[in-house]
Amino acid sequence: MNKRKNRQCYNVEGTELSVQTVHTAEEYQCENADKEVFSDSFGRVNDEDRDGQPKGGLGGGEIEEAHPSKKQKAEKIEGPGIVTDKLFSSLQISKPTHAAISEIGFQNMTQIQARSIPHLLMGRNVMGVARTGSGKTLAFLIPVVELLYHIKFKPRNGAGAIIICPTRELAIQTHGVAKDLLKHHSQTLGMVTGGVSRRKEAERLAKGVNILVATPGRLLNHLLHTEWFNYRNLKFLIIDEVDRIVDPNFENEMKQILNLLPQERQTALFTATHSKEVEDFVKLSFNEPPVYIGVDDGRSKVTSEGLNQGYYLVPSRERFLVLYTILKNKTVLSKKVMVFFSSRNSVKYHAELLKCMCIDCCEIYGKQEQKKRSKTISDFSNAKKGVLLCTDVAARGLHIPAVDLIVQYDPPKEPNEYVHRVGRTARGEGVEGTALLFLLPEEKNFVNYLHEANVPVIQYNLNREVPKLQSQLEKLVRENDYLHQSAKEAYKSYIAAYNSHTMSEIFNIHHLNLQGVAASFGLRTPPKINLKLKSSAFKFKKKMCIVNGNDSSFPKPHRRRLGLC
Ligand SMILES: Nc1ncnc2c1ncn2[C@@H]1O[C@H](COP(=O)(O)OP(=O)(O)OP(=O)(O)O)[C@@H](O)[C@H]1O
Repeated sequence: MNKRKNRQCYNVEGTELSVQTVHTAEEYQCENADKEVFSDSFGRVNDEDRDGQPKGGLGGGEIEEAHPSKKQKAEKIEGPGIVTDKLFSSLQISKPTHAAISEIGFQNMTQIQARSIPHLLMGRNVMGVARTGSGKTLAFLIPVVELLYHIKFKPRNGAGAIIICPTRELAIQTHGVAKDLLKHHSQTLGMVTGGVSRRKEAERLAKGVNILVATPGRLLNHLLHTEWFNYRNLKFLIIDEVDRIVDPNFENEMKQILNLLPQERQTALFTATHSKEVEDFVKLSFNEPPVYIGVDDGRSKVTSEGLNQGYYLVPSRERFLVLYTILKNKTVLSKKVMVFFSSRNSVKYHAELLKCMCIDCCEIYGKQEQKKRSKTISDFSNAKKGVLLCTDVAARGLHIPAVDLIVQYDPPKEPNEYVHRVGRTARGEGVEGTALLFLLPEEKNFVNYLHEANVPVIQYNLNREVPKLQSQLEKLVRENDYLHQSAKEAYKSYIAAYNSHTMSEIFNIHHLNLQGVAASFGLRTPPKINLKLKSSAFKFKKKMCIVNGNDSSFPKPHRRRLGLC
């Protein structure tokens, strides 16, 4: 894009950004800026697939290795796609299940389905790893439904299968797929998640739920306290998104759950991303090593084929204005976009702010009322376009149809989290999507970690000037008490999240320009914040206090930049 166009686009200084006086959307919009093709409108520097390595390497064999250390060479299926030439009709499964699959509309199995269902039907324990959006849900649900059908499970037998999901939204979605699959079966289905009446769930469990979809905390609660919950006959345990379930937040609950459930059962674990923690969990969960199915092992990238991924290097003070520019892009206005933030306060604030700036959006975060959360996901799923601001509560497993663009405005906790976030787009065979990652220039090293994790992300250049709207942004925030308070809370949460980032060697709070960060929240001065700094600077400060007996020896620039003293 030429310079002249840029100047035309953003010559909007003096425009008031406020609820009442905000101008029409088009007044902030570049007249000519948005004529590029969608996939090229993010300033891709290099369009070529950077991995350049041979594609494929996706096994399609019937027989899998019993353990990663004993991998056998699996039969190859041509191409890097996820759908195989194997038909569901070739599976030895019951008529009611066949009928349900036909009604859902699927004929060919995906890789993970073709490779794991036969083992699961034979009663084997399975550890399945396959990229996001590759059909893992049916891969475990079909064997679950079949098993309970064949052993003629009745409501009075209680829970025959439990499926553990890390988030309520994922549980709701899995429950929905199970419902479709059970359409011609008599087995009962139920769900227990946080955020809804525990008593109603308990009544339902007492009546007999054969297939139970659950989040860990609420499941444990029922296992411990719901008298008539019969889980003694459990035959099958599935843990979906196991790499999230091994998170320390779930550790205690999961240990108790695994201790309470009958040990004589079939177990299957599924995930899109592998980690050392998952391997340790596998060792703990199985006496015998499970059949390991790594659909993408040997593949040169872990993300979907149809995904275009780029990162922008944006200084703190320009971050919001760049986001605003992207969301106001004419092409993007007609797309379905998810924007990830590191905290719920940031989601809430940016939702308010964007609405004030005439960008319609919805929001989802962990502590939101469950009804609102579910409605937001359902509305956004049914929408043709729109913007959803979210925390990582929406990063995993959610299948929201036809999401075009993922923006990671705040950095993910680690490369695996990146993979899950971008996995909300380009789901399924031949589906395309775009993912944009915002990084501060000093965070650029994170890209090396992504490359190491086989994520082919390339640098995009901002192909336009950042609009000169900072003073209007600050005025808008200053003059609206609610927004101002919300901006301060969001700022503090951003700093707190940054300070506790797991990759603190890259996301180092002492490298942050707090003035710039504050500016990105529309604040002229950084609010004071009281953090327990875990970094070397804090240790240094402490040491100096001991040596000198007071705080004053702590280098002044640090004191000022951190706004601590
Ligand atoms: N055999 C199939 N043929 C065509 N589409 C399928 C098939 N199996 C599943 N799908 C569809 O693919 C999409 C993704 O499936 P699913 O949500 O199970 O993916 P996933 O592997 O669990 O993803 P994630 O890792 O993000 O949780 C869904 O819309 C699902 O209906």
